[in-house]
Amino acid sequence: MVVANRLPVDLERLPDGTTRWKRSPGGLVTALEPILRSNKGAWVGWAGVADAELDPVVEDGLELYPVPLSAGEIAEYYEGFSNATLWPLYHDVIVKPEYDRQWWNSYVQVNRRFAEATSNAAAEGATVWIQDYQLQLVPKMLRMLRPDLTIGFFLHIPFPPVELFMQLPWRTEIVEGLLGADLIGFHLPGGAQNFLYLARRLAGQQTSRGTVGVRSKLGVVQVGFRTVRVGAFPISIASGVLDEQSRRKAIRDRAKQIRKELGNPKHIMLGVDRLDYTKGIDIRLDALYELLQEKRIDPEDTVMVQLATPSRERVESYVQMRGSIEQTVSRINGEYAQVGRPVVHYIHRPIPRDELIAFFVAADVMLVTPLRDGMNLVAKEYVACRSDLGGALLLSEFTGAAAELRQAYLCNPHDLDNTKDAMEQALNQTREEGRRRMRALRRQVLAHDVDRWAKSFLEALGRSGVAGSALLPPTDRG
Ligand SMILES: Nc1nc2c(ncn2[C@@H]2O[C@H](COP(=O)(O)OP(=O)(O)O)[C@@H](O)[C@H]2O)c(=O)[nH]1
Ligand SMILES: O=P(O)(O)OC[C@H]1O[C@H](O[C@H]2O[C@H](CO)[C@@H](O)[C@H](O)[C@H]2O)[C@H](O)[C@@H](O)[C@@H]1O
Repeated sequence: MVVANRLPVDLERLPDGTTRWKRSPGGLVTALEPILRSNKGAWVGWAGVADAELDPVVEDGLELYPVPLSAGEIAEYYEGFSNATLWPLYHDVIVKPEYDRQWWNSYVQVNRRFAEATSNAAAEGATVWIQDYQLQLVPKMLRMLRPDLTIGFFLHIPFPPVELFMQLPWRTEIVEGLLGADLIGFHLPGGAQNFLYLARRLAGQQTSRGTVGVRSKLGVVQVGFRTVRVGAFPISIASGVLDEQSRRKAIRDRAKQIRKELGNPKHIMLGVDRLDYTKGIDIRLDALYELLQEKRIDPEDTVMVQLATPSRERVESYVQMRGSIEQTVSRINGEYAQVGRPVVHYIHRPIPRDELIAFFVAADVMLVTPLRDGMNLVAKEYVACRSDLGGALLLSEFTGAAAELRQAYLCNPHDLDNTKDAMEQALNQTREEGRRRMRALRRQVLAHDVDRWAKSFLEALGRSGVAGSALLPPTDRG
């Protein structure tokens, strides 16, 4: 059973009063949905709209257990504590986190509701996999309600450096909440190590001190008679499926048509993101603008397409960022576009999956420039779609994906000159260089798919659960 803030589908209320389910945004859903569908699992989560008291429903073979949120809880728990406190704090305080006691109270209340809903739905001895920063108190709450369950937790965003985490007024409660799980997973070993340090310092627990590996060498925290394991499990995508989809004739034809609709330019650069300040959309636009000014990019033969899915639109920092990005797009087009031939094509709405795949196939350079990102599945999706070995990936060092995709054109998005140089290199790579890099990237992405991620986590959880607990070796006692 998966427990996540969002169900994999959002309930949409249509103007005629009827409702329908539509896919919800973000990489968490992209990764987990195919796994749960193939394993006939159940999913506990919010339906994406206020005050929807819904009965459990089976949607396309997947059992959904909706958890209701009121309009006030959406403002305080989701937009407030989750996305204006934890999200910026865990993403290196790119914007200043707000610490609000009422938001915290709402976070506790909603976490309790998720724990109760899960406790009611889970079978005796079930395995429950709790997801992400919105639900960090659920592991402890659920364990108190249902000691028979095996409980895993996975964090999809970065776990911050200790100095930043220590800002949080409720830091001890969060660490203790997570320690209710049998296994706590992070994308990278660094996040796991940060957490182990905090478990010692804030919760006063004995922990292992050795280095945590990738899918190996798990850390351990001794919580009374229970052993909690802590590890790094980099998430991925259904790369084989995407590889197959991107080879289809209809997708190839649509990719050609996209190139034609864009005026058959020499270079197409592509960005695909939720409109989020962590994604560095402003940075890639600034890099493009300066390269145009310096005549290192010719507006006659280069276009950029930015697909930006609307996200968290009522959170103030998102409102501001949207305004500033749209201003930069206008400035670039104002100075460099011709009538009927913009340099930047900007779309602020989600596009269908097949259309997105065709864009991946059509793009010469994929722009992934976050200031900080837990993983970034878009980078892996682009690679999975390039069986032709064409294209180049510009990838920020500050994404989880950069730890695995070493053959990308890596850049430091905090360093504009470095980002410009990497963008220019990616645009001007030779065919042989591009093929060499893409071959290596594809080897990584096709071998490490989302099934392998889920399997490695769930196998480790199976060893850690109610049956798998063991005391720490004496050498690891703090
Ligand atoms: N169908 C569709 N998927 C999108 C669109 N924009 C982004 N996505 C998907 O949303 C996911 C984003 O995941 P990720 O890069 O990890 O970033 P996240 O948004 O922070 O979770 C990827 O699977 C993208 O393909 C869109 O316009 N349409
Ligand atoms: O639910 P929303 O508030 O609309 O946000 C969408 C999701 O965004 C985040 O995704 C993260 O998970 C990806 C998969 O592990 C990862 O690649 C990416 O780096 C993360 O940003 C968020 O963590 C999810 O909870 C949201 O559902």
